[in-house]
Order: sequence, then C-alpha cells, then structure tokens
Amino acid sequence: IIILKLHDADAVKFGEYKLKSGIMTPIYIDLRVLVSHPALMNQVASLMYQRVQEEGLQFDSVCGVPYTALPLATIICSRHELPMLIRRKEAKDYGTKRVVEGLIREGDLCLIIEDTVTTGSSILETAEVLYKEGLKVTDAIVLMDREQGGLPMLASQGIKLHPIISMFKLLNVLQAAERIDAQTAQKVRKFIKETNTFRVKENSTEPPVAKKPCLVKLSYAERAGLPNVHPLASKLLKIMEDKKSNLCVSADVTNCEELLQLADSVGPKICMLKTHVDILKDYTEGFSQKLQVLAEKHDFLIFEDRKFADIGNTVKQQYEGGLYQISSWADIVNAHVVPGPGVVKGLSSVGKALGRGCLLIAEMSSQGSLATGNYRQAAVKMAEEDSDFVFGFICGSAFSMRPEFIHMTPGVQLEAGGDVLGQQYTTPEEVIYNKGSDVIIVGRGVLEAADRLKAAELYRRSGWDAYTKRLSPNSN
Ligand SMILES: O=c1ccn([C@@H]2O[C@H](COP(=O)(O)O)[C@@H](O)[C@H]2O)c(=O)[nH]1
Repeated sequence: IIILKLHDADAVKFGEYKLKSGIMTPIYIDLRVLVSHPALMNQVASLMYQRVQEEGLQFDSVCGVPYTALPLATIICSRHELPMLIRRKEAKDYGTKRVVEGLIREGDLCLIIEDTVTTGSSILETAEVLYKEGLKVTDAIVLMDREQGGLPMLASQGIKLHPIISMFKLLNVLQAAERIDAQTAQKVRKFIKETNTFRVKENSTEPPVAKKPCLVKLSYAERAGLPNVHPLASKLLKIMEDKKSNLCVSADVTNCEELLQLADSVGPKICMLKTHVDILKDYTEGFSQKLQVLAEKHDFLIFEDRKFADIGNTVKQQYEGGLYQISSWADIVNAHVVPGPGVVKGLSSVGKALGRGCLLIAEMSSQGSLATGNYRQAAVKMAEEDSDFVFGFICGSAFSMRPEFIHMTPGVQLEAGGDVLGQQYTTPEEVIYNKGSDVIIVGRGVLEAADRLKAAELYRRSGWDAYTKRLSPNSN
C-alpha cells in the first residue's frame, strides 16, 4: 500500500530522467516530495524503524544521508529518542568547522538512513566521512533500492543494505494496480537489468561479509568497466590490469634524449610516465612526438605534472599554448584546487574535447604541506562537479569512496624516509595495501638506481603484490 501512496504523491515518475551518474532512466524515484506529505513521511519513517527492529540492529547513533533522508532520520531519532548525527555536505569555514554534528565517540557504531539507492555511492560517501571521525558503519536502511548494484557493492565494502521496497516489487505492485501498463513495466525491468553497476565476481563463494571497510576492494578491471568511469581512467585501469603494473615512473631528467631512452627502457614495466617538461634543457616539439610514439609502443599514458594553479583563463593558455603545447601530447595533467573550480573549467575547456583528463592535487607528499582536512574535501567536491574531465587525485591515501576515481601517490621508495628538501617517502606496500591508493609514483627510486630497468621491475612487482594482497579475500 505504501507503494501506491508513493505513486499518488508523485514520488515515482515514469519518463526520461537523468541520474546522478549521468545515465538516462525511464523511472525516477523522487522522495524529496515526501516533505509535502507529512502523513506519508511518518509512515515511511515507521516502516524504516520497524525494519531496524525486525533485523535486531544494534547501533549507537543514526545518520541520514544528506539531504532527502535527513527528515526521515530526524523523525526516527526523535520518536525513539535515539542520538542522531548530521553529516554536513560542505564543512563550514568558520566556528567549529565540523563535518559531522552531534556527539561522536571513537568506535561508536552508526546506522545510516537513506531514501534511494542506485549504485550505493552516496551511502559510501557518508560512511567515509563517518569512518574518518572514528565511527563504524555496518548497516544502512533504505526506503527504495533501485536494484542496480548498490546492495552488492555496499556489501563488498562491509555495509549491509536493508531495503524496504525494491524496484521489481514496486513495478509488480504498480502493474497489478493498473497504474502502469505491461509495456512500461517491461521497459523499466529491462533497463534495470541492463544497467546494473556492480556484479559479484563469478565463481566467488565468498559471502559479502562485513570487514574493515577497504576503500577499493574492486579490481582495476572491474573499475574500468563501471558505467560512469571517465574513458581515460578506464583506459588506464585496463593498462594496469593488462601489464600488471600500478607503477608510474617520474621521469625527472633534464635532457630529452635521456628521457626518451628511459621511457623506452622502463616502458614495458609502467602504466604511466610522468614528466616535468619545464626541467628539460633542450625541449623541442619533435621530442613530444617521439614520446607519444613510445607511449603507443609500450602502452602507457603520459602525465605532465604541470600543477596548474591560476585562474581559468590563464591555465587555459598555459595548457594549450606557449612553448610546450601540453594539451597536444599529455594524456593527463594535474591542478591545484586553491584557485577554485575555475582552474578545472579552464583546463577542461581545452582538454575535454581532446579526450584528456585531469587529476586534482588533494594532498602533497612534502613535509608541512598545507593540503589537509577541508582542503582535501574541497578537492573531492571539485572532482565530483567536473567528473567528465577530472578522474582522480594526487594524494597520500584513497579517500574518495567512488571507485571510478583513481588515487595516485608520489613520495614512494622501497624504504620509508625522506630527502633534505622535505620530500617524505613511504613504501609501495603502505601506499597500495594500507592506504588503498591505486598508483605509485616513483622518481629517484628508479632514476638513481645503477640499473633503472631492474629498479622499475622491483617497484612494479612490489606495487602489484600489494594490490593483489589488497584484493585477496583474507585481507582486511
Ligand atoms: O605531492 C607531490 C606531488 C608531486 N610530486 C612529484 O613526484 C615526483 C617524486 O619524485 P621522487 O624522486 O620519487 O621524490 C617528483 O616529480 C615530484 O615533483 C611529489 O613528489 N609530491
């Protein structure tokens, strides 16, 4: 009966609508309308709490995913006198600057409340914020599961989803009540089946049990096939899987011939080659053409570590013009987030049409870096707003719960340490296995070795072993 009431309230719409992922859908669930139907809102909250009781869920606090689920969480908490937490979508830049409001005790278990689940990414985002505050999340109650992969995806991350209504049930009820005809119901069923965003690995006997949440439990190959992954990210993830390499060599040498020799030598071992074109003494246009030929030959991407950091109009010119014409040869560039979204818009206005992609610098490996806390959050927000151009981050650890974003970490050597100018090193195992990052960026670890090729192979193997260990069912 709740399904018919939701339909009456226009919370279930049939037609052509765009989802958060960009996919067009023939059915749209709009539970924002609930605020105008208090009786229905109360009934939904009751059903959700009933589910909590039926499942015997134990928790210390409740947090609604902003914004639609906030009133639902509020009603449940108020009625049953449960402590509530409020997750801010954006941290304040004054006062306490908190991202989660309410009483937080390290190790407390928080129950998440959500209105609709498609891929599960919104619940994961909220869970990630809560983890960072020291809380645990093992369960989420959702009113409507679109059955497009959210449930198994969340299970793979240690979160059990408890849906009140599922898409197929909803279609059956609406069809039986003659609210929709058989053709519409069939069209939606087909769409839902064809756009499933997550599949449990075939032949896997592993139950989706709650483990310590690992940000990226999916393989590179699985992530390459996600529906909303950037084409360049997909290409990179496929290269990584094919070449069994998550190694990016930072080619910080100062003459073109040496750089080309290095690229040709370590090419088979790497997924990406990073350049600092402005340290080359003898740059010519011919050099970038030769580098592209080598990238093609050995199947790696070129990342120019230009670290753009100006207003949109200036970075646009720096990217496409000047001596280096970076946009004509570099697959990937990066940008600081300090200028605000304009820097991405400027770069995107040149690079998007060329099929290029951008990484945002969310953190830096150097000692005393100011890129921490809210700064990193701002980078995530900017990436999400321009995910048709930005596909990842330069960072110390994985923090975005969206598997379509790639995390890349510089400051890597086989032994932890640093240099005299503030660089700090961690190991491939620490970066990939413990911190959940995807790519290790190694400069002097390879460049200063007596045998650069041998060193590249050592780093490749070390990074790859850490990745396979991360994926193994026994890892937590
Ligand atoms: O936070 C950052 C961002 C970029 N880098 C760059 O990576 C390499 C690291 O070289 P090593 O020789 O391995 O130290 C270098 O090109 C930096 O400009 C970084 O180190 N940290």
